[in-house]
Amino acid sequence: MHRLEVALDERSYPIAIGRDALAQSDWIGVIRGKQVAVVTNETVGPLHLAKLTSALDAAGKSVTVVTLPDGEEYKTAETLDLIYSALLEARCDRKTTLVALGGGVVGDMTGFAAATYMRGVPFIQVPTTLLAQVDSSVGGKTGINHRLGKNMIGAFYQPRFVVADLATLDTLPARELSAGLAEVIKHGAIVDAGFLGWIEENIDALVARDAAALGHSVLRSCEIKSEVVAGDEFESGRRAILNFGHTFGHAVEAGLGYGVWLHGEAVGVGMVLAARLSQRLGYLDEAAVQRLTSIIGRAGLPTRAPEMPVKRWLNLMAVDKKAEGGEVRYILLRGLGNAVVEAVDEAIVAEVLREHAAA
Ligand SMILES: NC(=O)c1ccc[n+]([C@@H]2O[C@H](COP(=O)([O-])OP(=O)(O)OC[C@H]3O[C@@H](n4cnc5c(N)ncnc54)[C@H](O)[C@@H]3O)[C@@H](O)[C@H]2O)c1
Ligand SMILES: O=C(O)C(=O)C[C@@H](O)[C@H](O)[C@H](O)COP(=O)(O)O
Ligand SMILES: [Zn+2]
Repeated sequence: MHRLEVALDERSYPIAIGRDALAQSDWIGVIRGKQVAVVTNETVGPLHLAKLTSALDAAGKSVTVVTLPDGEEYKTAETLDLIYSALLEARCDRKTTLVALGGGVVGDMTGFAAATYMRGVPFIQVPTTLLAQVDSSVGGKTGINHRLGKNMIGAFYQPRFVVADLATLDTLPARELSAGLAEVIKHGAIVDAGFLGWIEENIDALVARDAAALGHSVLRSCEIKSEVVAGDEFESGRRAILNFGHTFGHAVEAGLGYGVWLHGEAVGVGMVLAARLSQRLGYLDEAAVQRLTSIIGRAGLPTRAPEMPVKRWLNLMAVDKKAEGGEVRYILLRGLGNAVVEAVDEAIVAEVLREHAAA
């Protein structure tokens, strides 16, 4: 088992990564009170809840289970209210710890419920998708979607522990595994050309769920994400590079309707478009764009953007949280492994969209 630390002073916390991390790590030790509320969904609960609740029962905890409907389209205020209601009905007090058992949707919503229930209770992330293990469970971005934009309502709120039990990935559908690989590729593309090269060499093994390859992809991704988050917890600057591919990707998710394309799929084509934009600005050569596109395709992800009118693309992207004074800022690559954040003239973005994504 591997153990990392997200270094955030008094908000620091461990990440345990391993095939049996739920049984082998000391995550239950960080729970102070007796009451625990596990939030999961109707798909993950039947597969992985028993292992979690039996460990909590053995530790003498009193457990309430909250089961949510499954899907990105349920990452809403209405679903959040289901969590609050269940916590209130079970008389959960301020010492109650919430545990998120599931993918990024459950994790983001449970984190936001923890940030806001009685003005803040502790929470633990037990991510069960590759995407959640390599990305969403780490870093403290929590929240819900709004009809007009992704993750528009939320809070930065760090978990007390992240338990990435690699055995939970055994039940993950292939399409979801590919979606997780998008964020792994992102981590290489933004800061570590060597890791991107490793992904390229091992992409078939990753898709085939080779245990050693998957374990390394989770570990290296968590190292990269932890380092970036530790340097800029609230995204005042450098953390924005973790948003590579997301300005375009979030437009795909909101534009087509939440859940039509998976987050990872939208980020995959978003990275292709951001690479094309980087090329148009003279920052990336054709060979590098093709290399990145090929890795994304070999991961089982779409590489062609859905077609939408350019005006629609631009309107959807105008609400991006990185925009400042009405100017949308993009994450661009000045070479593979070197991301920068810059405002780009809308006419240039429109040109790239017309060529690669327009209806
Ligand atoms: N907070 C962050 O930093 C951050 C980072 C990246 C993504 N996100 C968010 O995360 C969400 C995407 O997360 P996701 O890709 O995990 O999607 P998800 O949470 O919808 O999970 C994907 C699907 O896999 C199922 N599932 C989960 N674990 C399983 C398992 N072990 N076996 C079988 N099925 C399983 C889920 O029920 C769901 O149907 C998006 O809302 C995205 O915005 C947040
Ligand atoms: O942790 C971050 O910072 C990220 O940007 C990680 C992204 O992969 C993730 O999708 C995040 O939820 C996007 O955040 P948002 O602020 O653009 O909504
Ligand atoms: Zn993401």
